[in-house]
Order: sequence, then C-alpha cells, then structure tokens
Amino acid sequence: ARKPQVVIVATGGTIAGAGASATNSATYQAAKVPVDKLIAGIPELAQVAQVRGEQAFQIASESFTNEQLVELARRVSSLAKNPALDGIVITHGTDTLEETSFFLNLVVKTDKPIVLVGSMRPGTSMSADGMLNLYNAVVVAGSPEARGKGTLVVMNDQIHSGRDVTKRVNIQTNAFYSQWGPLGMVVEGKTFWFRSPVKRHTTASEFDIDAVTALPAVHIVYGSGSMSPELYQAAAKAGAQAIVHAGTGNGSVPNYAVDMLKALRSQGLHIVRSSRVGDGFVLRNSEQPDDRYDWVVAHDLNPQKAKILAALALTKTRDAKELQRMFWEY
Ligand SMILES: NC(=O)C[C@H](N)C(=O)O
Repeated sequence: ARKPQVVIVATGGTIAGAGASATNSATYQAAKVPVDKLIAGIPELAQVAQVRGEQAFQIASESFTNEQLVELARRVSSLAKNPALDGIVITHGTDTLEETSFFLNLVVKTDKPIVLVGSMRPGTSMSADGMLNLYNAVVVAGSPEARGKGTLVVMNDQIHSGRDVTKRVNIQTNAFYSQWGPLGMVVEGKTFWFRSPVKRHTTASEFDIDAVTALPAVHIVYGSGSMSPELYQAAAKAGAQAIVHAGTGNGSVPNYAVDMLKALRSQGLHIVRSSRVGDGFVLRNSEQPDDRYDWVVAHDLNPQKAKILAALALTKTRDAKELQRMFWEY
C-alpha cells in the first residue's frame, strides 16, 4: 500500500537538544541536532510514512518571535497546498508550543493533519522521550482520522487539540495537558480517537495566514497581590494594542488598578481579562463590569493563548464586541 507522505518541519527545541551526559535530563543545549539526523535516528519511521525533513529554524521555543510565527505558518500553509502531501509534523520546543499550535490552528486553511511535537529530555539523555514522540507524531500526521481536527499536539502518547493544550509540568515527560481532555492516544503506531474539537479552526476560521504579514503587539501583565498598575502602562509604552490581564481567580482586577485599565481603554488599547489559575473560564461581567468598560474576556483561553487570538483579532477589527465574539467562537 502507498505510504502517507509526511514532511517534518523542524524548528529546534529540546527534541533537537544535546546534553553532556546521559544523566543530563534537564541541563543541556536545546536546538542542536539537525532534522535529517533526527529522522535518521528513527529508521522505524519508514514503516509508517514516506518522510522528508526541512529545517525552518534551529531555536529554543522561548525565543520564538511573531515574525517567526508568521514565517512558519506561511511555510506550513504552502506545504499543505501540495496535493502529494498527506500531513505535516512540526518539531518545536515545548515552552511556547501551545502558542504556535493555537496560532496555526487559527490561520492555516487545510484539513490535512498539522501535528506539533517536542520532547522534555534531550536525545542524549536516558529515557529520552523525543524519538517515540516524533514517531507517534508522524503516525498521527499520516492518519486519515486526524484530518479536519485542527492542529494537534502529540506528546507522551496522547493526542491533544492544539487549541486546548498547555504546558503544565516543566521537568517531567507528562508536560502537556488539556483542560477538556486529550482527543485520543497513539499506541504502537496506531491512533485511537475519543473526541473532536468544536471550536472554529483551520478551514472554518475567518483568519488566513496568506492574508497576514505581521501581528500587532499584545502584552501580558501578570496579576498578583500588591501588583503595580504601572506595569500596564509599561505594556502600552512597549507598543501593546491589547493588554492581556493574567488576573487572579476569575480574571479579577485589583481595585487600585481599575482606573489605569479604564484610562488605557479610552486611549484605544483593548483589555482582555484572562486568568492565571490555569483551568476554568472567565465570564463577562463577573468581577468587573466588562460591558460598561468595553473590556473583553478570554473565556477559557489562558493568557498566552489569549495573546495569540487578540493579536490575530486586531488584524481584523478594533471593535471590542467583535473581539469578544471571536473569543467565544475560537
Ligand atoms: N522542552 C523544551 O523543548 C524546552 C526548551 N526550552 C524549548 O522550548 O525549546
């Protein structure tokens, strides 16, 4: 039978990392090993797909910029248009993998599987997780059942929605987690599916990377007890067109910070209330009168995901009600 054609677009991260010894699981250099060497290290890939590699970047994912995000998405969009190709795997550092997976989920117009994968341990360490993660990612990218589900993240034998998934553990291989559960599992080269995303994505999204050349700046301000309202001002000074408030609890705002946010909104900046808690979601007019202040709530998106959607939304509209609609729909 014809094997699915899969391209691995490599961007760096720990999955391309190398450490000094086999006991170095957390101390190593990310983004060292080229994609062809990663592929050559897993001869079993040839049993499940016809694979070729492409080196987009060689960086740790904390160093990803908006420019690189746009460049990567444009490359993925152009690959997806190749009729001979069945799926795309993107190797990526785990730190900002959730931003990239959500971004691609919103802007690439394709039904083909786009699968992001990383690792928590470098390939040089004992029980390195990258090999199996990459093998599993290629299996998912070549699987017809993975089509039309938006971008996927394969880590630790689980298949997550690129929208929902977030990094929750920073030193173990079970690093990724979705509040609404994974979509499925991949075991011994086979995929098993249990649910599908219902939020708008890829072909049903109103965003298209072929029409996006740059993203406006959006900055996150972290809420805490005794925080400084001047941080919002600094975000505005740094060029933010929207500020994502990573609020305590239900995205709550300290009473002494409300006037600053109102003032920034009156200058045209958008205020998006999200929560630093991790799970749950922020409701409109809970904690703060969003209708009165013309603020937006991030719904269940965490601050870093809210930042991605806010930036994309601002390429389309300046209207807070439209922004809010997008936060409900995506
Ligand atoms: N596990 C990893 O990939 C972490 C690394 N700092 C990165 O995001 O590139």
